[in-house]
Amino acid sequence: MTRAIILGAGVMGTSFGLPLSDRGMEVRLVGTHLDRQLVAGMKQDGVHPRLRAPIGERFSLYDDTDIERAFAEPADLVVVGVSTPGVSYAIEKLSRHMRGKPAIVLLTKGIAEGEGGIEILPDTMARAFARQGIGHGPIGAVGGPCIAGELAVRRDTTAIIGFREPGLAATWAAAIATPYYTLRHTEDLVGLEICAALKNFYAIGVSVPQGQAEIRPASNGAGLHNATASLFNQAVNELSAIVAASGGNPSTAQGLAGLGDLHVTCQAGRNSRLGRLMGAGSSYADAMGGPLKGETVEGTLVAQTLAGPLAALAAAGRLPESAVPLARSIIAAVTANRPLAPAWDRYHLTA
Ligand SMILES: NC(=O)C1=CN([C@@H]2O[C@H](COP(=O)(O)OP(=O)(O)OC[C@H]3O[C@@H](n4cnc5c(N)ncnc54)[C@H](OP(=O)(O)O)[C@@H]3O)[C@@H](O)[C@H]2O)C=CC1
Ligand SMILES: O=C(CO)COP(=O)(O)O
Repeated sequence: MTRAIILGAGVMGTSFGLPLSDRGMEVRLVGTHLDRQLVAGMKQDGVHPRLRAPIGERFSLYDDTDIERAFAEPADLVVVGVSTPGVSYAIEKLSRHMRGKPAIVLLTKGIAEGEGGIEILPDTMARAFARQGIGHGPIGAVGGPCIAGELAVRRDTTAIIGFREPGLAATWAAAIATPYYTLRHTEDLVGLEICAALKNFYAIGVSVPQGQAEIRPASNGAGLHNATASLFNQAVNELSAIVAASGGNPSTAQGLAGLGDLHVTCQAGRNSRLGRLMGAGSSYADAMGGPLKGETVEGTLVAQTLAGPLAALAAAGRLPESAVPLARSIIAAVTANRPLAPAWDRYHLTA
């Protein structure tokens, strides 16, 4: 039987275990030091306290004090389910406990600053392993639209898995897919990962008109859906340009990894709640310290990381800063706590 170990018992790590379990894999779900209550709750009644949904039949549960036991036998697949701030924790734990050379997939949606541009998290992990002389298997990722609470109750979902190694993404897509969880596959890991992280960031900007509509009601009840659609298109164009400048395939941004995931996040994600609050006049600091306190809103971490890579891409002549006005206004709003308002005159210079 295939064995999968999932590190991180948050909502997405746990939900991803469901198709694995339904496909007959043994699933070892390992909580981080921050997940102890979640693991204790699941041990008590088999229900994830935040998902309010039962875990899979073939799950066994471990908290961080038990991690040695979870990794005692080699796995075929290791899944990283922590959010961006937990990536260094995951690297440290895998460096110490991983046996053999299992395939690793990151669910985590984030980026790091690399030399000359964006570094995708699979490369951050590979670099950390290499620095320590640790041999490892292929490192890939899953991106695309997936609200964890929907997957947790087996609602139809199509996501996308990527590995650079030819054929490997297709193999794992076939091994994981169930009737309710379909996986497309790609070898464009760079495009997939940039889309996964940056759609969170762009969802903040695209959701601004929804907040503006709340505080500026029109006499006839009209919303600001037209403006939202324009910003959505701008976000996808910028995403394509950043992917291309980073060596990925721009068409990845036009698919599920880019516009598909942006749509879901704008409809139901945590990042769009920040955009709506900022559109309604809240500053970044007030929104994060108030209604969103304690929430995982990773687009803000992208905003804090992206200025350097964009400047490097511009300096290398690969992407002029004028090509990404929406990105620049989101970065300014988050890092300098400035109001976030669309600058229409600077958008749509290209189709
Ligand atoms: N690939 C996909 O299909 C999807 C991926 N995602 C991504 O999955 C990741 C997890 O998201 P989600 O499950 O929704 O978020 P949660 O907040 O539910 O879970 C985050 C996990 O990371 C842990 N964590 C956070 N900070 C640290 C830290 N400093 N050290 C160690 N562990 C830490 C959390 O602990 P704690 O218990 O404190 O939260 C928890 O285990 C995100 O990057 C998200 O963007 C989301 C949707 C779909
Ligand atoms: O990544 C997601 C859906 O694919 C979830 O988005 P949020 O992190 O904004 O909730």
